[in-house]
Amino acid sequence: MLQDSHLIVLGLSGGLAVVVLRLIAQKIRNHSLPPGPDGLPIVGNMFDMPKDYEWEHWAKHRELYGPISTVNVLSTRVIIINDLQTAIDLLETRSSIYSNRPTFPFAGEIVGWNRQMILSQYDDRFRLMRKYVKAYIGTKSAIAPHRSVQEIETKYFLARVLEDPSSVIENIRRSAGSIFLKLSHGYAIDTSRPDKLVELVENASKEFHTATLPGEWLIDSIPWMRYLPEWWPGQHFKKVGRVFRNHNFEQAVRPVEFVKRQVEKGIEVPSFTSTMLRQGLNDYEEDVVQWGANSLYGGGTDTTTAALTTFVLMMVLNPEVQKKAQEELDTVIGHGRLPNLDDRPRLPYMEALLNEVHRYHPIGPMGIPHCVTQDDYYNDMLIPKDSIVLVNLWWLIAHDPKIYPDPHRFDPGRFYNTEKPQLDPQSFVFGFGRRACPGKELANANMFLLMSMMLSVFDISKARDADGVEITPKLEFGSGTVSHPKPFPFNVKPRSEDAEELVKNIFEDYPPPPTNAEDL
Ligand code: HEM
Repeated sequence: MLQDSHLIVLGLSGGLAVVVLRLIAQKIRNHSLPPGPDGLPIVGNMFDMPKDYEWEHWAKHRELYGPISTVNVLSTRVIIINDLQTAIDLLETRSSIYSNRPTFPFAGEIVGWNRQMILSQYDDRFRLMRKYVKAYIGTKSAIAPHRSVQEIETKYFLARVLEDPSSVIENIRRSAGSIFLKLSHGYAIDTSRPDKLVELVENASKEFHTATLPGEWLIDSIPWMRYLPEWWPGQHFKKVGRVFRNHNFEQAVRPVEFVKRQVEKGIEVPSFTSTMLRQGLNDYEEDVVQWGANSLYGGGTDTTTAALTTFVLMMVLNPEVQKKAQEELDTVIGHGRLPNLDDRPRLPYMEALLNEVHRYHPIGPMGIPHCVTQDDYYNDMLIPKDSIVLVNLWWLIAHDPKIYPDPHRFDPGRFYNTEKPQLDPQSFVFGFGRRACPGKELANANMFLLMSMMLSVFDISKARDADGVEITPKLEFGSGTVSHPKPFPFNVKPRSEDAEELVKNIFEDYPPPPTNAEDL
């Protein structure tokens, strides 16, 4: 009979052997992973993960490890791509296995954002949602019927800016929100006071950002924590999660209930939701439509606002570019009317300007993480199943000097009137493969309209301090999934009396419909 002490020694040795064998196996496996920094035992590179300006942090990986690198956080592998061709080879060419999203235990499962398209797993429900949404906004012909909404809302934007030139950025957001809620639910926002639905969706979207902050929620690193009782230390996330979840569901459910009532009465303004409901849907399809509709506002408003705010900042800092764009508008459109979407093919410099705004500061600098669904090999390196894949759009594609010479110079000439235009930024700023942005055409049309209408009638310039000295804004952008310019001073004024004349009667000529806020 072995004594207890022998048993303990044997047990410990056995346990140790298993741990050592596992570490050796992991080491062998690690050898074929893309290169990366050494990590600590168990937690890996957890403490090296950036909290902000991720793109600058990950850009250093290109110098240290090359176009593709790896870090480990606990048992999760994160693959960082710092090169366009690698991104295309994996996320485009092999998109059948690179189109999942990470699960985000807190934001996705607890708060319920995995029901919305952006965090959905790559499954049948997601594919159906994407099919519905793509059919409504995914192509040039699909968005053609939406142009009257886009044009009229952009005209209202001009009229509001004329009334209060200090409200440009606020009104960019309002105009984007109005367009997307019209298209998603046929809902007219209240412009005389804070609108209930806008408040609901804006609040939910702020909570989305909090819920997806890297390293903020312990449960994202230790998912089994959710099974511990609520009185256990570190369970605060459950209480916050319940509040966020209620807000998330309320912003998705209430506008659909509104549309249902409108459809029953036969008084709805046609929208994505009403068009789908009128087809007669089962409960499953209705749920898909509800969250698909929510993706339009959620996916479109903040992104478009960030890109158009970047445009305004670039106009302040690059008056010669603004002048050239205005010369084109004056030559092609003249002074007697505002530009519209039919004018787009005849305004190539404006088109180049749109592209340069996208390139100069891709507003989703790290895109949205993808996830690979099976082990894959690339240039003899293993990309293990379930790895999170991040593409550094900002630093090493948009600012790769090999692709864009002198990348920190804002210059639409890269894409204008040249035999050798530089790489079209549209090919990467909207993401890759089967998860690429479904709102690309709509976003471009919105941006083109606002940029060309605004430059037709307004000059955007530097603000002046109390002594009359011009203030040059700093070129500073915020961090996060969607990156906005930090607040900056500037001036907007009508270019001429003719220009003012074109804008001042917009509300009388096109009276806005009554708001639906009371019917929500
Ligand atoms: C300047 C404007 C915009 C930019 C730069 C942009 C960029 C992006 C990027 C980089 C992604 C992630 C793609 C990937 O995972 O590979 C994305 C996803 C998405 N975008 Fe946009 N976007 C813009 C506007 C819009 C608009 C106007 C809408 C809708 C009206 C929209 C709806 C979505 C949705 C629903 C997703 C998730 C797609 C999925 O997970 O399959 N976006 N966008």
